[in-house]
Amino acid sequence: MRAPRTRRSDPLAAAPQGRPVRRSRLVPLLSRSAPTYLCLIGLWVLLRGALLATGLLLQLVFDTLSGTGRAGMSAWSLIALVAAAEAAKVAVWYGVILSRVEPHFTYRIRAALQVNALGAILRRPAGRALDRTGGDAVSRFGEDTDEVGVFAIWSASNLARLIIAVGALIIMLGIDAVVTLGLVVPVVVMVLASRALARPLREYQHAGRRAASEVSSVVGEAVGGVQAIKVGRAEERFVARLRDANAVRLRFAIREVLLTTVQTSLFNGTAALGTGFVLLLAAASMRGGDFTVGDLALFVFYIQFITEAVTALGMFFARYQKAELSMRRVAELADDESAVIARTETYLRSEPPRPAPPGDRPAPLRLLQAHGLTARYPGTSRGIRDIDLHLPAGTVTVVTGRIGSGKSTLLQVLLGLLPAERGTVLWNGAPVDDPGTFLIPPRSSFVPQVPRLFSGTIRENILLGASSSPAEVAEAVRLAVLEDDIAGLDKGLDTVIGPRGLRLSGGQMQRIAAARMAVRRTDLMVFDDLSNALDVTTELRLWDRLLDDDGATILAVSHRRSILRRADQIVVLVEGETVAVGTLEELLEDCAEMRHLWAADESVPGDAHAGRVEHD
Ligand SMILES: Nc1ncnc2c1ncn2[C@@H]1O[C@H](COP(=O)(O)OP(=O)(O)OP(=O)(O)O)[C@@H](O)[C@H]1O
Repeated sequence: MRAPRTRRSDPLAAAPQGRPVRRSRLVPLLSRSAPTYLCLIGLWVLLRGALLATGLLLQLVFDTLSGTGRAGMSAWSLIALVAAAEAAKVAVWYGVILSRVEPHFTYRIRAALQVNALGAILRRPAGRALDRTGGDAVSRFGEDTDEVGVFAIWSASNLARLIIAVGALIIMLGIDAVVTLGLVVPVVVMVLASRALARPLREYQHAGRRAASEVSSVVGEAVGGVQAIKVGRAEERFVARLRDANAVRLRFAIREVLLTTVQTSLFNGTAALGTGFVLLLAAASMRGGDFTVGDLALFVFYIQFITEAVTALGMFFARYQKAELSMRRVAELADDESAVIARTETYLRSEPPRPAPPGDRPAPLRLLQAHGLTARYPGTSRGIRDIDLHLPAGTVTVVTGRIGSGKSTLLQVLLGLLPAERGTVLWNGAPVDDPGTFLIPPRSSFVPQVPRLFSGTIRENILLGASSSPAEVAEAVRLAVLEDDIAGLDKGLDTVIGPRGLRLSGGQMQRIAAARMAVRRTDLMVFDDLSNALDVTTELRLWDRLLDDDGATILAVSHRRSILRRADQIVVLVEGETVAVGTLEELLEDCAEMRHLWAADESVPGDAHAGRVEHD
């Protein structure tokens, strides 16, 4: 199959920072959950609609009490009805909306965004999985998805507020149009004023979010590099960076809070002014006898709907923009924003289904080939060009070259961990469409230069979910030359490593990664420069054991004589291109670069024509 092309540039990521968000991402997200969203709005409309009815009942109560009653019921019966309506409201509010529908809806939106964003990251070539700092990504996964989830329920509740306010206005207009207008005019003024404040508020929110990400990044770097900071005596520099980043965040946070407060005060003040107008105008109408005590009670009761709706309307723009901004930041985690808002099953109330058991073991490797592999790091001319590989099953191929000659890049492009610009990978003669998902266990495994271990026991780190037997784990430990280290630990394979456990040496980490590879019994084993962390003797023992293991096909980056001697073929790279391929004897005869590299590695004495080196 063809190696993947360079990934599509992300139109979102390319958008200049600080620009207002134009295309809505929230609307498609919410429309995917339309039934639940509409159901939530409907519940709120019902709930607040009951309050409208309560207002009408109050009107009847007061008209009955003041002797202008039209209800045909006693005041006490009406009061009992009001109390029943209130009780029903509280039951629906707490029993249905707050305890069930809202939490489920908000967490489902958050979980779907997180699952989709994580899936999009994991689908990228591994070497480019996350093109931002861990702290920044965590902030997007946490705060930004939270913002979107909260907006979904807040907006449903407040859209219902607006609908009910319209209903209240219609009822009030039917009673007295002039008094009602006393409320409406300040509302219009407020909406216009809120529009004027929206733009600067949006800019402060945007800048505030960026500043918060920067703070998270600095904290993340500091926490991840405590040792490097201490060794380099860089504490003050980091504290200064944190102080600067926090100062920027504080500046924008204060501006945002200030502007939001001004906006809220404006709404509240305007609403209070509207209340005053109602009272003044109602007094005049009451003198004329057109406006009853019950009408006044209804107006005073309904004022809350108008003021709440006015406040909600004003906040709506700000919160909508904030949530859109958060959606954009979550979408930036993926190459394709539609992947982030795709419908995804979330399992908030039940366990997810277990993954399907792996199918039959694929046909064993006979031949792995690569033709014309080419890749460049973005914005540079560095990388690899037109590299061919030919790896028959059961052979050892060593890629060697000077520092920076492209050895690691070649392995990563071959395995699909970095995207290729050009080139083809063939497994048993058949093209591989996506090496990143094909060259994995049980076909291929990889020990990178800097292995990644996780907090947990050594056994968990070796297995990483594989279901190998204890005997298979023990064999993997032996192949990886780890048995003496394990024997020296009280809890053996069950020793916890990581931040809360044992600190391992670089060599131990590398050998645990090698055991992780060995336990998977893959056809192809790929190693990126074990010499980085292993001493000569240990590396020699590891190669001996792996090569004694029948049938392994090995591709290794190395400059060590121990493995160069054992190689069936050596590929020599210079500046990202192959300059020679052959056995050690052939290359020492014909290739000046190989002679230079051989002379440079004097860690293992001996000559090129020696057979197996004796050791142990
Ligand atoms: N992420 C990156 N961005 C830009 N350039 C890079 C990146 N990674 C590597 N390079 C450059 O690409 C070239 C090949 O790097 P690569 O790591 O493949 O070399 P190498 O032969 O494996 O080196 P080493 O022996 O140090 O492991 C080098 O010039 C390196 O500086």
